[in-house]
Amino acid sequence: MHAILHGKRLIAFDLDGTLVDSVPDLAIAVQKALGELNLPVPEEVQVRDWVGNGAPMLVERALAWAVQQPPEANLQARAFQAFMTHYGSAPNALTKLYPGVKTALEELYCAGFTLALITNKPERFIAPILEHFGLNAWFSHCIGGDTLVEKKPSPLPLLYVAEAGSFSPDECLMVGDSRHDINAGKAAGFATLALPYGYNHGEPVELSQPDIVLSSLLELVRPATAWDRIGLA
Ligand SMILES: O=C(O)COP(=O)(O)O
Ligand SMILES: [Mg+2]
Repeated sequence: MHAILHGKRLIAFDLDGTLVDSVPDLAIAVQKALGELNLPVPEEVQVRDWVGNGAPMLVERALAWAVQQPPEANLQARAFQAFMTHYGSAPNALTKLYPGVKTALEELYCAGFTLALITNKPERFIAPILEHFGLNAWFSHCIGGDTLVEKKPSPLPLLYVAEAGSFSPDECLMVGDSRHDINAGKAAGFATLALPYGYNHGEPVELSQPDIVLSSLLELVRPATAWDRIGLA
């Protein structure tokens, strides 16, 4: 186990860009929603930079790009409804687990850590994705962007799961791919671990100064030995 886990008992994981590469399916739902409204349709690479603050903001950013101004409430409501329908009908068509995720979650769970999922994604999509990948049994709490009154970067969802498990913040670690995860973790008093392969609005997540950056979740349970580091393993 990695040294950052010393003294920790609760590990809270982000979902999109941390456990699953979900942008291909998010992009298709955005493209279908805007296409139905006869608006320009963005590329997947653009959608990638709009993910992170939940589905309403994803749709708002897509509309602002498509109509070149802040969208009217009526257009936002129609596009949001269409996005939710399309994404809900195929949340796992192209979505993939990142390498090492399953092994890491299983080993952490078996080692006695309490695992929580804290995503800004709407709550209704969490179970279909976790069940599809066989991850649902490992999480004691799953919090979506619309579960509580505030979402990340607010510390509220993190403090909620800590309190629910009777953990103090210094016993907790937040693991995520974006500045919203790291900022929420710091505000909650959690240690913070960033993964650099996800979605962070096109910026390196290192800019948020997480306590540690690992290239894969596998490094959390199988830290490189000294021999690996000097290339002799
Ligand atoms: O839905 C989003 O915008 C991001 O979701 P995440 O918090 O799991 O990265
Ligand atoms: Mg994320």
